[in-house]
Amino acid sequence: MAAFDENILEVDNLKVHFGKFVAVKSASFYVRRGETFGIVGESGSGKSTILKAIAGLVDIADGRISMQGRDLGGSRSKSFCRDVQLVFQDPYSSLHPRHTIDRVLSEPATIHRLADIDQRVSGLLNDVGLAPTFRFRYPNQLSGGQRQRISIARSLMLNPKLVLLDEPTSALDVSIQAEILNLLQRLKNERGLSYILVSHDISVISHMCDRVAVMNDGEIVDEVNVAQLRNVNFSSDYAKSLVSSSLDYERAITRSGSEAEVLSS
Ligand SMILES: Nc1ncnc2c1ncn2[C@@H]1O[C@H](COP(=O)(O)OP(=O)(O)OP(=O)(O)O)[C@@H](O)[C@H]1O
Repeated sequence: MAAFDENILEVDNLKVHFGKFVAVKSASFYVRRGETFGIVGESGSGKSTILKAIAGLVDIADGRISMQGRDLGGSRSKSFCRDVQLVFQDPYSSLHPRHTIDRVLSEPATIHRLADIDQRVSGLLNDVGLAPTFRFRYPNQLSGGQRQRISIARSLMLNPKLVLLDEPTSALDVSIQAEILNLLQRLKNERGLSYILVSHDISVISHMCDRVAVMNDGEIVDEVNVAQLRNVNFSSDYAKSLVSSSLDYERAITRSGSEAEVLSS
């Protein structure tokens, strides 16, 4: 596990409203440099809204977000856009269908006037395990897993410090999910990244995260480390029942899978 020496991000009493609807009632947490902080919860509990608030894609009604000790306020600076990147759930809709992979990857570098764009594009393709020839393909010529590799490569073009991962594997086949999670883990170690990983999948969270916040109905109701998560050691009854029912479900699936194998052998 990485050595954590300071907080890269702090979120203090965050509230987000959409008109009269309160999507995030109260969220406070910090992310240490080099760690993966998970946010888990049922659909609609406000997980993605927290990531969007950090990225400046939705206004906040109250609270404070600070990055490397600096209050972000209402707008996001150019350096924030370099330091913090977002990877979305659906690699089908997040890549422009009429842009080649070369253009998809070059664009952030062009906007931020980086030098050596050619080398950066080929280096990133290599880093995410894709051949140089992918550069001249279009997104519809790629599989879901390959598209998500491109989304990840694009998020790394500006050498960010913190990557916000919004359900990065839930649109993918189960067989591909582990490959993408392992890729994310390797890139994090190689580049000293910090992640916030949003997922409704307890096994993904437990595989990837150092600490985890559990959300229910717009609020963080519990926060634990990964050992406590695996031992279902929570202070709130809600988190306990969410995680234990999910683990029971996984065990039932595993059991029925192995029973099916026995029956078919
Ligand atoms: N732009 C918006 N306008 C109005 N309501 C919104 C908007 N974005 C999200 N919401 C609502 O806010 C609540 C939280 O949404 P959010 O996407 O953060 O949930 P989530 O926990 O990420 O769920 P999921 O896993 O299904 O994406 C939901 O009830 C959603 O319908």
